[in-house]
Amino acid sequence: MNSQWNELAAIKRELAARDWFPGTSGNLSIKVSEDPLTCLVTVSGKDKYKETESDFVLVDEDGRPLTDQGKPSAETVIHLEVYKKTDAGCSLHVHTLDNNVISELYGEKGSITFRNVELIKALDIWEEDGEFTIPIVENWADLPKLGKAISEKIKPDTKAVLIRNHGITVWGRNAFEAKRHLEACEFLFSYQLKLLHAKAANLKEVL
Ligand SMILES: CSC[C@@H](O)[C@@H](O)C(=O)COP(=O)(O)O
Ligand SMILES: [Zn+2]
Repeated sequence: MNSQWNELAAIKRELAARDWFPGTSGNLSIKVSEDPLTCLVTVSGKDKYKETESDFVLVDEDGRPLTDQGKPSAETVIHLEVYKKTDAGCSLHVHTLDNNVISELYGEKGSITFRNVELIKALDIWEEDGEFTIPIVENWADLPKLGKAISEKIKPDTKAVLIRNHGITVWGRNAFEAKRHLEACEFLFSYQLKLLHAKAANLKEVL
């Protein structure tokens, strides 16, 4: 469990450096065993910019703590749904301004699709006309219901789900891949927002 702890701590440090944990938001997990399913998950309500010896707690497949660092993330159920539904080894959840605004702009549509942007390759989409879709679910306060809503949106090629006006949950087979997917998603959100602004301002006309 030591190596998974260190891997998750390193990711947490890097996401903190990007300022992706405002107001104690966000939670991270890494799978420790497959059968029975256990994972390390961030302790609930902590300031994720700080590093302590009780940052992560080991939980079982029902989210029950197996170690005594504290209360597991309120959103542990989402991480567990991801592990149960995919081959993920690491799952990351962050709230950023860009992912919140995108989730609201495209919330009614129920998804956002990116094509013709180089960075979708970071999500393993290499075809000439490839596209990358992120489903968007409502932000149900009932967390098991939210977990189920997310699980239902996960298809074999899904790598992330947006929660409306809340944040993103993104995963990968390992920590390196999960972080690459998260960085790519956030790049795409920022790109899309800038593009929409530029179009709204008719910026092409002033060239
Ligand atoms: C403080 S706002 C964020 C929370 O409501 C929640 O969405 C979140 O991401 C963090 O919850 P946590 O229980 O600390 O894992
Ligand atoms: Zn959250």
